[in-house]
Amino acid sequence: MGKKRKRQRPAGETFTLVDNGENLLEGLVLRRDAVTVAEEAELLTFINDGLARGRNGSIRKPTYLKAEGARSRGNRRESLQYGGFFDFNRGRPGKRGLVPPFPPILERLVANLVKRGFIDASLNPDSCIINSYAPGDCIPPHTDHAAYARPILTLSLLGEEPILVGRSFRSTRACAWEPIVGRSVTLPRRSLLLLGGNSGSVAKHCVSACAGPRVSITLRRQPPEDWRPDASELIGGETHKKRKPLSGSAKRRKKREKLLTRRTEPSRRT
Ligand SMILES: O=C(O)CCC(=O)C(=O)O
Ligand SMILES: [Fe+2]
Repeated sequence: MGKKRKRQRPAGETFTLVDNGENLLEGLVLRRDAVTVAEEAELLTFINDGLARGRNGSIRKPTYLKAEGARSRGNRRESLQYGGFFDFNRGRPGKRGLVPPFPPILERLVANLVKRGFIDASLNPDSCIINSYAPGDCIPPHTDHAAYARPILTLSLLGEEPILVGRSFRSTRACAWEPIVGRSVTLPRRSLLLLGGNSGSVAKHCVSACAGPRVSITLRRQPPEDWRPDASELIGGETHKKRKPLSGSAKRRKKREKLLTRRTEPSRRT
């Protein structure tokens, strides 16, 4: 008597893409309405303030970063980091203590996602990258570093853009890709995407040049404090390899892409 019935949430959308006899998208789950309209507005106020302070120099590197130009390996967007530092140059978790701890608004976000049944309490994400994409900005194909617990979470705010998830992609122009083996998943505003299982560990993901502004909050649990990168990552590892010199045709393509980018990229300096 008087037992409160827990409201059952729909399980979320799942995906299948069989590749080499296995479901490459196993563990990929899209949950709509993970935060309310009011919570989205509150998060965006916090993020816009952080970005403005990053641009005027009162929040510094590496908490605020702006990726653009030739050295950013096709990345283009602004980001803010809290909790754990992700070293973009090396593509792996970086030194602890370099970025501020989670502010209360991010603590509340995680608590709400647990309370609403979107994530397990045991996941306990303690690091966050906020990516702010202006129209034309992108994140190239990658698999998040294996040292982060799965699932990786990404909450979409402000705009609706597709994420591509798959094994291989082809570059169609600067900052844009299409799946060869993979698929496009539209991420509605306020939705949470869980990249678990094969989708988070075998597949790669990317967001091509955005049609409009979009903000994402990526939440991950850091490796334990005594974690150290593999020897293979320190010398000659995948993420740290010296880049091969470009061939003549690759050089010409890069030059064309650069010209195209210059012509199409809106000026974002304020
Ligand atoms: O913007 C997104 O939803 C993806 C971000 C992402 O893949 C990352 O930060 O590793
Ligand atoms: Fe990612």
